[in-house]
Amino acid sequence: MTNTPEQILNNPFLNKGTAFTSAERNALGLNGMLPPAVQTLDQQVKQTYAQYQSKGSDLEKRIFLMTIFNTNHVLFYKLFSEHVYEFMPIVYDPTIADTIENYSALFTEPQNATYLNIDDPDHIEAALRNSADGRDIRLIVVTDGEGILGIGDWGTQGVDIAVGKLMVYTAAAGIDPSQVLPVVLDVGTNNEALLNDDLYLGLRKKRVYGKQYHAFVDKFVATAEKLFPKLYLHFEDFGRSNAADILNQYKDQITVFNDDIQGTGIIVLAGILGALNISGEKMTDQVYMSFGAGTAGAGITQRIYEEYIQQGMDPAEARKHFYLVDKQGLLFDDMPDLTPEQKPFARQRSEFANADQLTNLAAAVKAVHPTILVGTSTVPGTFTEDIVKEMIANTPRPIIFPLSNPTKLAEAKAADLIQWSDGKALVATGIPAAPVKYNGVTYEIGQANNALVYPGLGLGTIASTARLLTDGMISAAAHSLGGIVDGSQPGAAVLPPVSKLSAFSQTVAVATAKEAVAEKLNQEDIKDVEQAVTAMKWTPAYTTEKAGE
Ligand SMILES: NC(=O)c1ccc[n+]([C@@H]2O[C@H](COP(=O)([O-])OP(=O)(O)OC[C@H]3O[C@@H](n4cnc5c(N)ncnc54)[C@H](O)[C@@H]3O)[C@@H](O)[C@H]2O)c1
Ligand SMILES: O=C(O)C[C@H](O)C(=O)O
Ligand SMILES: [Mn+2]
Repeated sequence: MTNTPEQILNNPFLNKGTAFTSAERNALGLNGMLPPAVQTLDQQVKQTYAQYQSKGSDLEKRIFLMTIFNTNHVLFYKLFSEHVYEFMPIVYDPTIADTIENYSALFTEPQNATYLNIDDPDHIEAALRNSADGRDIRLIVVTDGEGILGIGDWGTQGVDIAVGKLMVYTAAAGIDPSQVLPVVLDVGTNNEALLNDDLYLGLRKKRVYGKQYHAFVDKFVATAEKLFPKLYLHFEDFGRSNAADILNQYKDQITVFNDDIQGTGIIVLAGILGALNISGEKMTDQVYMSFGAGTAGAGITQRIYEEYIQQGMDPAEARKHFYLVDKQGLLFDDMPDLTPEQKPFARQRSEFANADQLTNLAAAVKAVHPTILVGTSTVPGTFTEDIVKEMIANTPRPIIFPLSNPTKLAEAKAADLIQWSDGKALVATGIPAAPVKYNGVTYEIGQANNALVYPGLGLGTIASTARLLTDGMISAAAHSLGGIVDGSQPGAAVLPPVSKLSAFSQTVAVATAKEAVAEKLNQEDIKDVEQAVTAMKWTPAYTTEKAGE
């Protein structure tokens, strides 16, 4: 079907704006619909970047970039790929949190997302078909908006996390933007502010749980799999009571990925391996404490635990190295409200003379002497100077990762951790952190955000046509990030820098795809894994074929 000139200019997949050549303008009926000058993509990028720089706040910058995205995908991704380091905190976390909280008020455009509604399950198929519009969808990021970053339940407004994560997939790993779909499952919200907000664009009802919720998720998954048989299905920011259950339900059947559980597990394992490369210590000598043992906290713990087993430790012995701290304090096996993911790591009270007093992080750190402390609690400022000093007293190079997002929720600031530990702590944060100058050394701070791995993991899984995403592939992805940073340099980061995101996404993709093929998970014949990964990659450039239809 041929598009009208109006449709071409209004379709971000087709539109080239001022870059339409005069031949194209003639052929497509665009004469007189654009200013006479014909620009190159590079000129457009330069001009757009100058406009971007004139914006005052990060939120204005993001809104501006989204208008470019809504107008012209090639231009948006070319611009993004040239400024990955600068744009990541604008397009993605932390600025994305502001657009999620203000989504309804700021709404101008649905950004190619699919909005599914629990009161209308019969239209799931039509909705997915309408938004795919005949495109070959290979990747969906879906959220139900219940556990957005650490800011909680944002109902339909959570759709922006799906949109943002997909943008990072394309910018970092070259996933073709015409093969992706952001989806929000609107099952209501318990956010009173939204329910009372006249502008709220989602379903105005309490969040649905239980049988009806699971039936809705099942129907969505079955329909998406039917319509898009080569799908990689990424779940993002589901609530603590559903996230792990959904992953466990599907992970042995179809290619599914939970970013908060698995993606975060990979990046934290990679960060710990990087830190141990710097300190020269052994993984299996570490004592691990998770502060906040929810979706991410328990997911990371499981991944690190599996690494101990992989390194040859007996499971019962390995478990003794792990301690979870949540709202109740140190988690004990007699507590009535443990989640299934917490239970295997809960301790016995008889291990401690003062077990009943271990009701907060400071007391737990004092009693346990962890060498690794990872924060996924959503409670800011909880990694205090006293706690850091306590760790330093018991281990020479403590590994301390405050990972709660966005910025306002981080358990500590990188600069404080470096200072309180006299430069000894090996630090990574969830959001980007500037290098810290202390006592003549510049400490680079790694970003332990799943965005450093999920694009490569997805690319590798899709390119290898793997029918499942296995623990082996996940482990291979985590290990592939080693060796990029020179750990012998003073102040070296524990993870590779975001500025090299595209390069190491390729590394992660190849490692993941190789493992998939080694495990015989590929559904199509793959002769050369690297070539298969490279062939899958989309680069932002104008093509003549795209212009017409
Ligand atoms: N850096 C990353 O890549 C990354 C990835 C995933 C999640 N996160 C961050 O981790 C945080 C948690 O995310 P989640 O998906 O696991 O959420 P979640 O709701 O599943 O888990 C949060 C946990 O923290 C616990 N908690 C709340 N208050 C506490 C307190 N005062 N003391 C101790 N524990 C407390 C909760 O009971 C819950 O178990 C968020 O801020 C999120 O942004 C970061
Ligand atoms: O979205 C992020 O920045 C990371 C992570 O998935 C989170 O939920 O915080
Ligand atoms: Mn998340």
